[in-house]
Amino acid sequence: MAGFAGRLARCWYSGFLRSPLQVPALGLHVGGPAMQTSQKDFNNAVSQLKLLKEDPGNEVKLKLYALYKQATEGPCNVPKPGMLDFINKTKWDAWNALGSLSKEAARQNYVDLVSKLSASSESPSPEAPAADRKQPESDSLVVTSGDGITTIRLNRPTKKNALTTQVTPSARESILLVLSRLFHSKTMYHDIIAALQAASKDESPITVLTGSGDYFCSGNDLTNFTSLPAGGPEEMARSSAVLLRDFVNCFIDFPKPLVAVVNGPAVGISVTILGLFDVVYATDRATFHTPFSHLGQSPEGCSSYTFPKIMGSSKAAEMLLFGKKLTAQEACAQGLVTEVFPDSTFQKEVWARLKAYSKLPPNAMRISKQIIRDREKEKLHAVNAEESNVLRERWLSDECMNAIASFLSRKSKL
Ligand SMILES: CCCC/C=C/CC(=O)SCCNC(=O)CCNC(=O)[C@H](O)C(C)(C)COP(=O)(O)OP(=O)(O)OC[C@H]1O[C@@H](n2cnc3c(N)ncnc32)[C@H](O)[C@@H]1OP(=O)(O)O
Repeated sequence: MAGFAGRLARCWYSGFLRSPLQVPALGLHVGGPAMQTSQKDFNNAVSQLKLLKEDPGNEVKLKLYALYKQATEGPCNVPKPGMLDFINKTKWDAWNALGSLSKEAARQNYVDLVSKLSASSESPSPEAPAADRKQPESDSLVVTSGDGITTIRLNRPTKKNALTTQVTPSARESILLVLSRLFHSKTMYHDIIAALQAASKDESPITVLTGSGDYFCSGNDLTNFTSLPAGGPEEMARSSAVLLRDFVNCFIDFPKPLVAVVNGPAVGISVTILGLFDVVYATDRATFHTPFSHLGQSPEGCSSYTFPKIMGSSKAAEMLLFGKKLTAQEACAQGLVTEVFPDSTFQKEVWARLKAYSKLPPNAMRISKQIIRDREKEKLHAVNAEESNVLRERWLSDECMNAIASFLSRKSKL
């Protein structure tokens, strides 16, 4: 008993000792507190900038651009653009003007400038976890960490959080946002992949996917199919299939508890991936449907395998073949949803519960997830690859092209 108590005490103390200087093998940072704070402040400032309500004006934007480049890349190290390349030359001049200013000083100046500008930044909703860390992402995806939860929030409410494969300008787009996107990935799919990869290594025990506004997500943005790459429809289908496979793989491989907070209706791929989540909480306003046949498409997100397993083959067929829309209660009865909450108390109840769960020992939760999920992974990867290949063909079919053309010409709502 004494030996056990001693071991317990040693673990307890080593846990404490680890926190000030964290261990690189665990994907965490090393270095003194001043260094950590400065980088963290810089990352926060980069995120905070996107929440500014007022356009700070071109002069300030240029200064921010120059400081960002200096802080991340050091002194200007690229050739001067030609006289006619006016915008890039102006940016180059601003960066070059910082001379040999150190990265640390540039970071500090950047943080100071953003904190002066951010008086009017948005405040988070009271129920959501306190955001003590916000990661760089596009305007359409907001990633925050706090209270032991990393929250990945789809943030295109005017388009029902449809998932883009293109950079789509938003209403409050500014040069500043365009510039900030130059440093980050291009599309919502890529941003979600990056956010999941970062979350898999961060300190939060729990990761959540949710949406802004009245929808959870309306699935793939059907306008993705309208801007063809140089290789034509074949190249569009090929690259979309690769993106789809990579996207779904991230959910299959995600190592920590992954929770969907379904704040409203869900369509298409936002429904199918739910079979790869550990827990799905839904408002009673949510609905779930996969109109693949209507779109001349076929199942993805491993749903051809997970749905029959979760709800039985005949219920799965009704959803996946006929596009039957389930209410939240029905989805819960079928096992796709864990629990349904009244819309009026949904946010409050769900976040309170998740905050409590996030205090459970993180390693125990990871290991339990591993035991539950690992034996299925190989199968899921094979299913994902097959579904992506089949869809590649489907996207080139007349059935699919006609259905998308019909949506885009507003003839049908799905
Ligand atoms: C590369 C990986 C590919 C993975 C493939 C995945 C397959 C799928 O996800 S299939 C599912 C695709 N999604 C749909 O078919 C949904 C299409 N949208 C609708 O049927 C309706 O918009 C709605 C039922 C979701 C909402 O209808 P409601 O009347 O309430 O609102 P709207 O006025 O229609 O929508 C507002 C606004 O948002 C635009 N929008 C909504 N969903 C999408 C979407 N999926 N793609 C593109 N745009 C969408 C809609 O057009 C409206 O835009 P405007 O205000 O500009 O008209």
